[in-house]
Amino acid sequence: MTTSITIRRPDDWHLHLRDDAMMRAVLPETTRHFARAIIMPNLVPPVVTARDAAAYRDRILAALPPGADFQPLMTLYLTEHTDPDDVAAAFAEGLIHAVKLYPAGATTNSALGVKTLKNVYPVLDRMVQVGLPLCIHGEVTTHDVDIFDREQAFLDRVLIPLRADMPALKVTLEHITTAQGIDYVAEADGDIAGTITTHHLMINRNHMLVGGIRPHYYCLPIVKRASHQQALRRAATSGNPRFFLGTDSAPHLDGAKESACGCAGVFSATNTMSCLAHVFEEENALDQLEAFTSLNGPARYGLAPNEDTITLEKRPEPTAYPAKFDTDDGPLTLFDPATPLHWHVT
Ligand SMILES: NC(=O)N[C@@H](CC(=O)O)C(=O)O
Ligand SMILES: [Zn+2]
Ligand SMILES: [Zn+2]
Repeated sequence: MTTSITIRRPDDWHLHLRDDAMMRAVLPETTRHFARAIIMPNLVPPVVTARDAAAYRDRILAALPPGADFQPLMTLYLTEHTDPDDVAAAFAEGLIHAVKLYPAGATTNSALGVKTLKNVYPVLDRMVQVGLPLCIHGEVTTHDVDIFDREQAFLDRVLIPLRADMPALKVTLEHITTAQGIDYVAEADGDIAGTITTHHLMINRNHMLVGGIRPHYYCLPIVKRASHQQALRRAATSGNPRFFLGTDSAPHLDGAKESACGCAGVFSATNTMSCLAHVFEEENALDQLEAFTSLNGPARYGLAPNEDTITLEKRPEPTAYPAKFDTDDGPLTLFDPATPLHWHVT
């Protein structure tokens, strides 16, 4: 039985660091294990221009724990006023690694996102020319579509037509939650990849809703039924280079989560690697963990994998991650994997 594995140091291809007190609290939780992360731009106000991204990157670098070896990979929040020249220049100088499409109203801080996709075609055309990837929160927002069907509807109504118009656009479908999303990314022609979160591999909607409603499992896209969770697990552990880790670690203060109208987002940076080793062992696929966390993502973004390594060890005693963290603004709850974890990062 394997009791220890060493893999190249992982990267996180979808991460929310927020700003100020929250950023100071969560940044060490990521830099402890991860070398790089694609930084989500959905601040208030969002990171829209190259100038915004440079300033945010500098705030992140200034908040790094002493001695941390971590590179934030910045993104821009696409709006209907985004300037194609600004985007292209930011990419050319190495400042940004992706542009993020939030359909307006789809998720946390997406109000300034895109309402009419055709209005951003000039930006997307330029992204095709320079080879800049588009990361997508793939859900429709129309009220006629049930929240559990919004990802699938997005494929049919938005993503497939968009990619027919722009077959050369590099697309990352973020935080895939359905079998339909997995099948699409696995089978579609052209330059497409998908990220999968830690929590969507570990929980399904029963965990969120049976025996009481658990607001800390509420995120978007919402967790689906167990058959979708199984499809995500098969994809993540398959070794298919189109799938890789984007934790979508998305911290919100407890007060905002444990509320009559709670925020969407799961904070999982701290225990993600223990969770993933647990999942991959359950799927008899520990040999595919490195591809998912450390190889497929860099290959997709045209970067070299990290040279250094981390080691995970399976021990009889479970891990003892803190249930909560203190920020200067209040407590923050860590993702509860709903099962003891025995894989320790050494
Ligand atoms: N995933 C979430 O539920 N929330 C994210 C936004 C997002 O990634 O959609 C957040 O910023 O809190
Ligand atoms: Zn999202
Ligand atoms: Zn996210």
